[in-house]
Amino acid sequence: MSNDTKHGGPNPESPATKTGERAQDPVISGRIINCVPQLPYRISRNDQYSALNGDDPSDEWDMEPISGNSALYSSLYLLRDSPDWEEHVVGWTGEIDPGNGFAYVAPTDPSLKSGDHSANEDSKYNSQESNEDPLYLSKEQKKVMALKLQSQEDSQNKMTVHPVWLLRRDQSRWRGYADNVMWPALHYILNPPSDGQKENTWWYDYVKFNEAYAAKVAQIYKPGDIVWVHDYNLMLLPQLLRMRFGDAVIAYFHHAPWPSNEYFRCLSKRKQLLDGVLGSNRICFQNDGFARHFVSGCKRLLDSTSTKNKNAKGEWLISAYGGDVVVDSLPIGVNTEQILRKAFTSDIDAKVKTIKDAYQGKKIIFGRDRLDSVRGVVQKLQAYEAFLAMYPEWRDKVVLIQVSRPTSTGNGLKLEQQVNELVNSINSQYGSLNFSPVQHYHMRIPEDVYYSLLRAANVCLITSVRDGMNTTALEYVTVKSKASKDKCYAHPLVLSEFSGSSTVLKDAIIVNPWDSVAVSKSLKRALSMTNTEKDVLEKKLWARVPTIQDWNTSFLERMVAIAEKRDSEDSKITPALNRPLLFKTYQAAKRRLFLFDYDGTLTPIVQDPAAAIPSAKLFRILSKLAADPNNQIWIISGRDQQFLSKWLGSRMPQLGLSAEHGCFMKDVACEEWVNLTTKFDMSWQKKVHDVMDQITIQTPGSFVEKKKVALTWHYRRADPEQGEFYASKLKKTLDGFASELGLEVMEGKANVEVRPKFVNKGEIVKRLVWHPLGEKQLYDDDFTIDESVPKDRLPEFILCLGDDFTDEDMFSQLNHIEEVWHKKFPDGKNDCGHYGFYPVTVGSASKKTVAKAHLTDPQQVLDTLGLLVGDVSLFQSAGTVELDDRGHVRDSESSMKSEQAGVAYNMRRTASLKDAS
Ligand SMILES: O=P(O)(O)OC[C@H]1O[C@H](O[C@H]2O[C@H](CO)[C@@H](O)[C@H](O)[C@H]2O)[C@H](O)[C@@H](O)[C@@H]1O
Ligand SMILES: [Mg+2]
Repeated sequence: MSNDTKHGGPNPESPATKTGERAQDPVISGRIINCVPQLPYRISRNDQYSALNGDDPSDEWDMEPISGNSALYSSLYLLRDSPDWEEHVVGWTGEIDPGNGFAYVAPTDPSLKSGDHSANEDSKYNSQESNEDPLYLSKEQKKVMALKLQSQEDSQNKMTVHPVWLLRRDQSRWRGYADNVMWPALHYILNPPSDGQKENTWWYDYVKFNEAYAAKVAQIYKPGDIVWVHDYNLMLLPQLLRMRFGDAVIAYFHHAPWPSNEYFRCLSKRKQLLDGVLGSNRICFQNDGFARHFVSGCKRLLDSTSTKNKNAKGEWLISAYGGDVVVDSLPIGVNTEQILRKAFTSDIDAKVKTIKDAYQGKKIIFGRDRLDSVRGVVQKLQAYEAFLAMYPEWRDKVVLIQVSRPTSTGNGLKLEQQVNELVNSINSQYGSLNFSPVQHYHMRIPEDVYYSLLRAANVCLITSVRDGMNTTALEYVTVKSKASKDKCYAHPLVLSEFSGSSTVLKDAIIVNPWDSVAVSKSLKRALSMTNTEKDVLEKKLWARVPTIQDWNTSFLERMVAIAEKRDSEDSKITPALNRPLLFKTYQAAKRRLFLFDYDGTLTPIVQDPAAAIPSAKLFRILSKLAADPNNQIWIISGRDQQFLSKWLGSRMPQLGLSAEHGCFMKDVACEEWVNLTTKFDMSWQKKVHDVMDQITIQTPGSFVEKKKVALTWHYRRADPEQGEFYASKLKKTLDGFASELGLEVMEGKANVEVRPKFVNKGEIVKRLVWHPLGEKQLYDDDFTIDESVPKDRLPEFILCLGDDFTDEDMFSQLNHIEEVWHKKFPDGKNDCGHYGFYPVTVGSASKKTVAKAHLTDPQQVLDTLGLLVGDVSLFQSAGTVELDDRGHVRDSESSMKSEQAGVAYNMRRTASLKDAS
């Protein structure tokens, strides 16, 4: 790992610096790390290969370019050839087809028949299930494959390819969550209800998939690199990287549509996904509408705030989790130069002629779509059927050539059947023995055939009901922009209003694919246009086709500007808590101190303060934590003693408690409460209460919570605007006399609180940290901090969690103590190079905090604590596991077993090859 600054956790080098503060690193290094969901090749083992015959090892693997995502891949190639950038591409290999050659090794050692790597299972390579078995590749084989991938992409080594290996059984598992859960939701499809078990398994794999990328990027990352993450398979990656590299410049581009929040919020992992992607500095969509949906989702699901950027049109700033994230849109383009070069060759001229000759006297309507439920192939056929019914004069004068590519998403078989039925119905109604008005090809077609069809077409018909950016539309307009002898110039495009490309190609003949009559009328219009009309239309459309060159340039220019602005403003980023590091420090430490706020940290905020009681899950986790004699747990809350005793102390006497923001303390395993404010004159209470009463009368729904010392005015149940208005009025009034009475007025979550200034949560933290862990607290009147406590009596691990303004006192106190320790105990750091301090804020957004890391909400708090006590799976959330090349947790039992099996497998294979020769 080149530069793991351990953001999201303690910073060993400079305790006083706020996490996110940059060292003297370059703002931009000139390197781009492009993370793509898959490298653009289908890799399969060549069955003819034989090492013993002296074949070149690289001949063992065939690599065939895959179709789809052409715009993304051409963006990568352009960057590769750019003199301004050094490009690194990180991508999964896709499912590697092991070929039959992996099957012929007979089991020689019966003891190897265990788990997912038995010799028996090896024999399955001959069977249809071959793709489901693990692929045991030796280090050498991986090296050869990596080199071949590299040379495939770039013989001059201008771009470096970093394959992500995930070779475990059933390699398609890595797409499970993205394909089966996310893809439908992003395309407005609701999955039927289920018990969630399958989804959970897919989710774990999704987390691991993202972790594998994070580990790969971490191996190559240098400060100043721009990390560019592509699409929804990798939504957790930005946050995983942010945990490791607080200062990294991370961009996420979402290639698919982003739905209305009404759909997105149906995902059970909606918060995790948003949290993951919000690790980016910039989140970019294909169009403004998608970006707007995203912003609205963040507001509703994460309570984030957003502002329109006045200087940049169509740009939002979302304040989420401590950093401002730019949200905007930039429609992807195509490589127009290359398309024109490839589509106008003598070979393609000949192919165009063949097609035109085959359909002489007929106009060609062309369509190419993936065969999934959102590309609208069914709608297209229905509209075409309506067209032939409505306009009999066109029946023998038109043909629809529809190419439907097979895909892994959507409901394949059923759709295929529906499409076939429609094709048959149209052809039997309107065709004859020697002519079928629909020519349907359910296949991938080679590039030259595709360009020939684009050129030969008289109309291109796109009826998708949802897509991000339809590059066929862009490619068609591009091809039609060039005049040639075969009259292929300027033929119209009929385009669905639901396609992302309709926001770019606004002058196309826009249709609603759900209205087949209207589509059929538009088809007629398109087919009947004069040359002049077509010319006018093409010119308008051609001017709007975004090029991939421009897309790359604009995207990166904006990223550089974002990076420079961040640098000049010295903006602070609060990264997500680095949970693997937390876990590691926790396990290594013997004296551990937990300092927990209560409301909004251990329990979610609710309308009624009395209803915010601890959950069974919280008790279970706290009990497990407390059962470890090395752990001491304190709840440091604004709540009063009565509440804390009733709900926590009486059930778990082993907890230390502090009430009313530091006014009271009750030591661990002790019943007696100590009042730290006895010497303070309490006559202020009446004055403050009177003022609060006045405001309560004016604010229906509000009320005063009177504790022993502190007073809290709550307005959560009032009208929000009215509540905020009177809260600020109240604060102003109270501030008028607070300091002369030695009081502090604090604005909390829908409340205004008052307490003596000399007590606060930070003072409690000071007492607890500067104290031999495990010894009783002293409560003498003139308490002073004893800084002579030897280091080996002080805590080695401190996790401090809080959600509110008042918790900042705890965080600053910890930051201060860490600074003192740096001077006092320079040799007292742990193996990770720090003192084990974790000041962590809980929640959102615009909040300015001195905490070093954040967790999103109480649920994530419990998941994190659950992780420490072994209650929560490592795979539940991102940021917890490191994987080996097969996708097993690194150094785990299954990883080691799998490695052994791999070695044994390769030995058997070599032996068998020798025997065979
Ligand atoms: O320091 P804490 O443990 O976080 O306590 C802060 C205050 O929390 C309570 O009020 C807040 O939580 C309520 C329940 O979710 C919510 O209804 C209210 O709007 C919040 O302000 C509590 O009532 C206060 O006494 C605490 O000071
Ligand atoms: Mg709180």
